[in-house]
Amino acid sequence: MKFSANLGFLWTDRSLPDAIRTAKAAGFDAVECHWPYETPPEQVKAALEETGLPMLGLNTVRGNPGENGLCALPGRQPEARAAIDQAIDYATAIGAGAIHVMAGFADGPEAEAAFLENLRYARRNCPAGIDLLIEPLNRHDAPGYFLRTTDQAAAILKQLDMPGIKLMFDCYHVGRTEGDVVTRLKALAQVIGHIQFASVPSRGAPDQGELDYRFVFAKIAEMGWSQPLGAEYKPGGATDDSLGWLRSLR
Ligand SMILES: O=C(O)[C@H](O)C(=O)CO
Ligand SMILES: [Mg+2]
Repeated sequence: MKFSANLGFLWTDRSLPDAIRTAKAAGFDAVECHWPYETPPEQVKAALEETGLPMLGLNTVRGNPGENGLCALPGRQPEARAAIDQAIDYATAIGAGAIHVMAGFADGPEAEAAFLENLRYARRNCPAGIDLLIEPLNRHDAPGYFLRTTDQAAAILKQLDMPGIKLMFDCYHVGRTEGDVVTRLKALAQVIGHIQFASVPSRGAPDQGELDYRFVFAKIAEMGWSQPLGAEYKPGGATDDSLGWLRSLR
């Protein structure tokens, strides 16, 4: 298996370029991040070129304090589009593979209409080589978030029916509230753009908790999935001390 270090959670004590170099030294095959916007893109690009690691993805901004994305918020289209434009510019500048279009706290038909419209806008304006991702978040960590389940996400992707808009399947979120992680991975394989993981329920390293990631990773490999899996967990201390799972799988 190949693994991507999510630098939104791993090595957060370092600058983004240093975290990229550290991820390379630790044996990761790729990196991904959340909100890189305070780091000049040239510095990120230089670290990616130096290490040879691909940057798999980044997120649209969350919005005002307390918000968690703008793209499903009725009446906020100008800000949502600005967030999408910013993400496209940054992703293009560093050669990132995908943009996670964050929906935000909202509910109901107007929110769904706003999300669909903003996703169509994003797809129209995003270069073909950059995927757009939507990700359901579990209700314990993100109560009130618009996108809550993989079924809801799959229905939205079906309505859009646009290549290049895909599901971010985070095994942690699915494990927290939906269950049937492997069954859902298999059922949704055709629409998945990226897979992430963390222990359930604590969101720590994957060698703990109620979900057996040795089993899950083996099933993902059986699916023929060859892209790096995103280690998006909270190390609960020094990241270097949390990497026993990676060493044991190498
Ligand atoms: O929290 C997550 O799982 C995400 O992947 C994210 O991008 C930030 O919410
Ligand atoms: Mg995630």
